[in-house]
Amino acid sequence: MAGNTLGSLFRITTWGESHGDAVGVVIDGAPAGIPFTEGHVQAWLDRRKPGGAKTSTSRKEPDMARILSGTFKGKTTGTPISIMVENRDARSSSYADIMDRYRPGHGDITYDKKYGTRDYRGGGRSSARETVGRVAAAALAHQLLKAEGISICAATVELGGVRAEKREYASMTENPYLCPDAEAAQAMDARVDEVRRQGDSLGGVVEIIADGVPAGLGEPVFEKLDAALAGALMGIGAVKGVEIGAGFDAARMTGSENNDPITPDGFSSNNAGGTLAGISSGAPLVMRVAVKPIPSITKAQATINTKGEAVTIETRGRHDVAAIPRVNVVCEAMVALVLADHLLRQKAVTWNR
Ligand SMILES: Cc1cc2nc3c(=O)[nH]c(=O)nc-3n(C[C@H](O)[C@H](O)[C@H](O)COP(=O)(O)O)c2cc1C
Ligand SMILES: C=C(O[C@@H]1CC(C(=O)O)=C[C@@H](OP(=O)(O)O)[C@H]1O)C(=O)O
Repeated sequence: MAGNTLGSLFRITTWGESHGDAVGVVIDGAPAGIPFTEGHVQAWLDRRKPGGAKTSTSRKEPDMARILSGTFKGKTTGTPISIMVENRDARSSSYADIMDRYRPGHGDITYDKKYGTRDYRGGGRSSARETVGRVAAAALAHQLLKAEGISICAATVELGGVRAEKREYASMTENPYLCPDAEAAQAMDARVDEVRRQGDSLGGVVEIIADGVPAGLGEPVFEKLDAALAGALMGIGAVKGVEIGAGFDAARMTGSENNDPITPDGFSSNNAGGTLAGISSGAPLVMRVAVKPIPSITKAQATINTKGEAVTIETRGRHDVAAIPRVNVVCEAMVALVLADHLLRQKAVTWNR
């Protein structure tokens, strides 16, 4: 698969740069007859768009989705679906400082090394603006999954070193950080204020749970479900680690502690996080991602310019203080895209059952 494409049967290609005319996605391989309108897309894009949360960039993008092809009378037709979202508030002039110097922690230096050229107006395609296309495509993946009784939810379980001890999911949407622990959310808020004043940024941990996933999704060897999920989640900018189930804690357990007992009523624990041998077990899929602090900060940092000379940089432009909570819906999108693809693959395996 080429670098801008994800999936095998449910396949998406995202396109566009942060400061180009528009960003978007082409979805190929979606079955016909799935209810899918701009309203479906908009509901997901509104959760991702900048400008809402306190941690968010002040770039004001309306993020209005236009479906250009592949639907008729509110349903998919089985033909390629193209979705476009215009960039309306790029303000490229404030990015002159990164034209010839590299931001530590961002992709400026590696894009230059790989391509020998770079769209320095914002992060170009390395900007999380590109995730508009992923979230728009995932709106359709979620439609497919919903029809099969699968739902996905991403919660903030750590931000700036403040950990959520509780998992009160009903309270999650009552705070700006999508944290299932109201007390922890307050401490997160204070931490965000403090770090923003310092011209710095924060990272955290997002936990994603997919409920209702049937047993049997995933391939036996190379595209194991856990590998596909980890790859898709790691493919989000700023994600530096992925855990499935007990994850790194499993390394510290004995076999008898880690094995999930199998009973006539199902598994009595879920250290495996819903996959065994790369195939879903029917237990909820549980994943956690480590999200690094936003690289573009106004605090002065040492770097080099395009001539290789040592310089300092105080990054201007409009940036998030933390990718959380906007990254949460992107995590849900990546999981939805992988599951929709594997669901279609599994229908091929079970066609005469
Ligand atoms: C939702 C989201 C928002 C982000 N916002 C910014 C931002 O405003 N400024 C920035 O420099 N990086 C931001 N990032 C992180 C960069 O996109 C990312 O660090 C960069 O592409 C380099 O990739 P890497 O961190 O995976 O190595 C954001 C990431 C996500 C997922
Ligand atoms: C605009 C969005 O977020 C952007 C994500 C981002 C980055 O480097 O990831 C950098 C900033 O934008 P720019 O590309 O203009 O530097 C953020 O504002 C968005 O998500 O829609």
